[in-house]
Amino acid sequence: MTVQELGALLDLTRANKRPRAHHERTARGTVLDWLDDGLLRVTPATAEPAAPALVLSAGIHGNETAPMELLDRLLRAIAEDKLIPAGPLLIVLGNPEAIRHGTRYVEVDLNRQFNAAHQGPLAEHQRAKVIEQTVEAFYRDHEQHRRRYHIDMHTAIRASHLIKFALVPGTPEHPRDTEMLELLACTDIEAVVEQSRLGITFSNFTYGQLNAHAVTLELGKARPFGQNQDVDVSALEHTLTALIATGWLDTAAPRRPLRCFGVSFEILKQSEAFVLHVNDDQPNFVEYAKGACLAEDGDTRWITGSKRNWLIFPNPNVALGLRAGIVLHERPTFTSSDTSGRSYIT
Ligand SMILES: O=C(O)CCC(=O)N[C@@H](CCC(=O)O)C(=O)O
Ligand SMILES: [Zn+2]
Repeated sequence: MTVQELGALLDLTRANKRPRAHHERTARGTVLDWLDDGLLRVTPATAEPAAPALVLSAGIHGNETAPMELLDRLLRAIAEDKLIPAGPLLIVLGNPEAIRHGTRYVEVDLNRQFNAAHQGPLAEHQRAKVIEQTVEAFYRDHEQHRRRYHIDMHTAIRASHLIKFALVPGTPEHPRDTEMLELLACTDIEAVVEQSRLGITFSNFTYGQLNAHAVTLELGKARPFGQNQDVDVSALEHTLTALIATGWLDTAAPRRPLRCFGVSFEILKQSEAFVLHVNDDQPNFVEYAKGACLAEDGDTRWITGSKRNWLIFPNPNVALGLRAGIVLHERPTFTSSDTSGRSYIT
């Protein structure tokens, strides 16, 4: 019975409860270990070394509920032996206190506290440190699994012209993670933002510090628990289920082309004089021509420079020093070359 209690990690976390037993085994031998508030490790009875060590996270922002409901379904299926994992899995419900409050964060944005940005006494500073240490230990404990994956799932504040999209970490030396793009091509993600410098988000930490194939997914508009009927995560759920069960992508799943975007610049809120020239109800991925003034902050003006520009995450309410929008340019579309589901594995 208590293995089901661990499988209901989301309920436990929302109720701020500790499980009666921290270590449980299903009838088929899958081990579930409750590590801390919102953190649970799944170890298969017999691990397939070629399967990835997989970190699945949601609730880094406490009001982004559809991805948490998706993780809840996967974990309950594992606890009930309806889904038998081929490799180790770490489930991260990122910000339990914010999840309980139903807010993006409590004191500071948790997704700006990674990669040594968490120097401070606040709850989210401490939580980022716990998450970093837990993920590092998870990958280290499963070193025989050479493929490391991290999928961090979010929903956005605004609606979006391209409804589901991904932000894939990268560096100037390694600007394109084709292994991750192959995975995304198996979902109904429409667009990918290819980052080219390391930031302070969770996926940038796992990519930059722990050599994981990492991604932040935006799966639709953020809504309260139980109101996600319009957030369709079925294609992603299918891909994750196949990945968990076999360690590979579903060879039969259709591969879709991905529109790719590079980051032209980030709009930064530097002072209380900051003004964003964007309506509150404007969706993500509105296109701008060259020369549009998107924001002003004292003497600084944020003006588009490419022929075609797209704006995501416009938000004037961020803390000083943080990003208040990202301006993108389009790159060549990614088309999967993978027909077997395995050809990209080295
Ligand atoms: O809708 C918004 O403005 C923000 C949605 C969200 O939480 N997005 C992530 C993206 C992470 C990244 O930039 O890599 C975030 O802002 O943390
Ligand atoms: Zn988010």
